[in-house]
Amino acid sequence: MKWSEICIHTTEEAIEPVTGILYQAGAGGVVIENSQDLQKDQPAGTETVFDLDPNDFPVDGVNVKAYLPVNSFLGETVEEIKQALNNLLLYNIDPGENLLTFSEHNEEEWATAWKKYYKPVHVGDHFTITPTWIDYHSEDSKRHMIELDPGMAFGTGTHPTTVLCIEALEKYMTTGAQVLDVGTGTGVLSIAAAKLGAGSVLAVDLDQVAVHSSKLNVKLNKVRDIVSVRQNNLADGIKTEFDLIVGNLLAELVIRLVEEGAASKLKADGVLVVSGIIKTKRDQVCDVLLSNGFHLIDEKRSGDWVALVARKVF
Ligand SMILES: C[S@@+](CC[C@H](N)C(=O)[O-])C[C@H]1O[C@@H](n2cnc3c(N)ncnc32)[C@H](O)[C@@H]1O
Repeated sequence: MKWSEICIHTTEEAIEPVTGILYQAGAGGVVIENSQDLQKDQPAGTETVFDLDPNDFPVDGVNVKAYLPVNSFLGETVEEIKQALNNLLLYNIDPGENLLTFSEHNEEEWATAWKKYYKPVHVGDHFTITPTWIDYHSEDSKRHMIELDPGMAFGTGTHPTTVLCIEALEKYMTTGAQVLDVGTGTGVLSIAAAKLGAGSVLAVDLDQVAVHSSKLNVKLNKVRDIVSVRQNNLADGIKTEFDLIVGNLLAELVIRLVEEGAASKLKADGVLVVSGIIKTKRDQVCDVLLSNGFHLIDEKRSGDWVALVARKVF
């Protein structure tokens, strides 16, 4: 397996949570380069500190370096790390500048290295997802083809959290439905909803890179008449009532979405599909759903990930 190096420049205070985030993202090892190590008195019986080369250390703060497996999830893993780093502020941890860089020597190669691990895949009962750079023709005419160029946005369609959402869309979305896709990434779920017969889909994402990527993919998959894309923070300011809302977000963001009134953005009997919930946070998300106008109708799992399907109580 190949590994790539990612470097996060942060503060002493944030070393532990940042290290935890990187291990949770699948890091095979973490290296900490702390500028203060260069100034510390040499501990008795050791010589290593003064042997350290100052050029290997940041001028200030801490570099946390990790090695991640190069696979088709690499772009998505980086997105997850970025989100988790941003969330540190919510816990009053000062992450410093939180600058994320890739190995200096192979940044270009790194950014696209995962591409060769990303192949056409069957997802759910109705889809084949294929990267744009592979000329793939499915033998199975019953499957819709989704062509994607994820770039650095999240959503190759093969990540377990995405697959759980696609399966839920297949089961719970009705023909002609009005759908809201919160945190659209590459637009994969919006495109899937359109191909399953949605009447209209609004795809939103906070990240401009994702908005750009999803617009391209929506066009590429010829669903521009059904899917519209825009930059938005969760469902803030959206007044329409939908038949179905799907959000493949982290648990913390799912909780915010629900507490900030997801139920009021659904029609009577409307369905909410939320994914990206790590299993240890499943109960917390369920409690928030139940106390904010939903009852649980289904639950799907893949590895450590959970997706919940809830219906609006009316
Ligand atoms: C886990 S990815 C899901 C991508 C895609 N929907 C999928 O299922 O593969 C989560 C997405 O949520 C977006 N996001 C994070 N915070 C957000 C917010 N506050 N409002 C809207 N989108 C957000 C991220 O930029 C990212 O594209």
